[in-house]
Amino acid sequence: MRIMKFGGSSVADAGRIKAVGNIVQQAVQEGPVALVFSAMKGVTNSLLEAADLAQAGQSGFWEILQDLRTRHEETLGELIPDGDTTGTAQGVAQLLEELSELLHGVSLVRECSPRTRDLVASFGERLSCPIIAAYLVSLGSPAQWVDAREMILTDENHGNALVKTSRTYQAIATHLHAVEGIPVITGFIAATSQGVTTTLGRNGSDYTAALVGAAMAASAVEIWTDVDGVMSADPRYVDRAFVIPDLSLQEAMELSYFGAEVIHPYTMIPSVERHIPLWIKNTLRPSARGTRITQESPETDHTITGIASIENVALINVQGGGMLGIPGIASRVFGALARADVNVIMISQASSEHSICICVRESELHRACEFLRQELRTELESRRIEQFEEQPSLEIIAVIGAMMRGHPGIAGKLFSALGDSGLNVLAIAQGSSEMNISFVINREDRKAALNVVHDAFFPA
Ligand SMILES: Nc1ncnc2c1ncn2[C@@H]1O[C@H](COP(=O)(O)OP(=O)(O)O)[C@@H](O)[C@H]1O
Ligand SMILES: N[C@@H](CC(=O)OP(=O)(O)O)C(=O)O
Repeated sequence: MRIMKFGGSSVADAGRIKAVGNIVQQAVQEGPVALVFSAMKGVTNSLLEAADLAQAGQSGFWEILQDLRTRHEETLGELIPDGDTTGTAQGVAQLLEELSELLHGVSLVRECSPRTRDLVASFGERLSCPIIAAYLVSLGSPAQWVDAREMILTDENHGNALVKTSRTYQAIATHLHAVEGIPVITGFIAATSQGVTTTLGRNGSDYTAALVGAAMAASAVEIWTDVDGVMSADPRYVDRAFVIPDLSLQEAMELSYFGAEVIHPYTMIPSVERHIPLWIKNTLRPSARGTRITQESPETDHTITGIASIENVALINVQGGGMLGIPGIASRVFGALARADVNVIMISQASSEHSICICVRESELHRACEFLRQELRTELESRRIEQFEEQPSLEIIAVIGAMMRGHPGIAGKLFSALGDSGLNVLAIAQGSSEMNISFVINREDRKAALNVVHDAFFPA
C-alpha cells in the first residue's frame, strides 16, 4: 500500500484538487493507496486567526467564517458542477454552522483555551476531506473519508499532542481494513482517549501520513507538495537551490527541525521504525523523481547536504563574572525555561562559562525572560549576573549534512564566507552529532546569508 499525503498547497483550489485527482487515479491503477489530506492552503491560519479575533472580542472572525463558507462551497461546485452534491454540501454547511457557534462562544467568554484552539483548528481538514472524497467518487474512484480522530490517539498536550503509537497503529489498521474503497484521511488532527480533539503540531499532516504508513506496513509514504523535493535551501530565498535526490532520515530530521517546512520533523520517526521510504513529490510536476528519504546515508560529493532556517527567533544572553562559581547555573536556566514551557531551539555557552546564550521562538521570549528573571533574581540583585539581554527579530540558519562529521574546515569556510560578506553572526552552535552547525543573524540578513552560504558550499 502507498500512503499519499497532499498538503495545503496541493488542495489550494479546485484546479489543484483536479491535479490531485489525476495523480490518484494513476496511482490506483498501480496498487492499493490510502490518502491523507490537509486543509486547503491558508485555512488553518485563517481558523487560528478567527480564534484570536473571537477571543479578543473583535468581530472580524465573522468575515473569516463567511470567506471559508464561500471558498469551500465554490470549490465543491467547481469540482462537481453536474453531480448531486447535496449530501456533501449539507455536511460542509453543518460543519461551518458548528464552527460559527464555537467562535461565537469564544467571543462571548473572551477565552480560547488550547483545547478550544485545537477544536477550531480541526475544521480545516474536516472540511477539505469530505469535499475531496466526493470529488474522487465523482471520478469513479470509490473514496471514503475518514476522520483521523477515530484512529490517532494522543495525550492532552493540545497544539502539539504526543501520539500513543502502539494503540494508534492498532486503531488505524482496524479502521482502515474496514474501509471499502480508498480511505481519504484527515491529516493533522487526532483525539484523546476521552474523544477530545487534539492536533499534531503545525505541518502535522505529514506525521499523520507516516503513522498511517507505519500502521499499514506501507511500501512507501509520499509527501506531495508544491516543490520538486527537499531542496538544498528554501527556494523562496535561494534561486539556485536544487533538489536533493536522496537524503538520510537523520539529515531530513535535522533539515526539518531547522525550518525546512517541506516535511514535519516527527514524520521520520515511524519510517525509521518500520524501514518505510519517504518520498517528497511535486503535485504540480508528478513526473519529477522527487527526493527519497531512507535510513541509509547516500553517497554525495558535497560536504554539506542542505541549508535550513527558522524565522522569528530571539536570543537571551545571560552574562556575568559571578556565573563561574554558581553550581548548576545551566540546569537552573533550563529548569526555568521548562517550567515556562519554552522550547530551547539552540544554546551556546562561552567556554569561560561566564555566559549562556539561548535561542527561543520570538513568541515565547517574554514568558522565557519572566521565568528566568524569577529564577536568577538573587544573582541579578547581587550583580553576580551583570547582563541579561534580550534580542528579538532574529533568524537561525543551519547547515546540515552527514558528510560534515569529521570533515575539518567546514566551520571555517562557513564563517569566513559570512565575514567576507559583512554579515554579523550573533551566536553559533554545533550539534553533538556533528551533522549541523547553526548560527543566529539579524532577520534582515536572512536572504543574503542563505545565498552566501549556499554559494560557498554549492558553487555554480
Ligand atoms: N529545503 C526546502 N526544500 C523544499 N521546500 C522548502 C525547503 N525549505 C522551505 N521550503 C518551503 O516549503 C514549502 C512546502 O511546505 P508547505 O508549504 O508546508 O507545503 P504543503 O502545503 O504541501 O504541506 C515549499 O513551497 C518551500 O517554499
Ligand atoms: N493544516 C495543518 C496541517 C498541515 O500539515 O498542513 P500542510 O500540509 O499544508 O503543511 C497546518 O497548516 O499546519
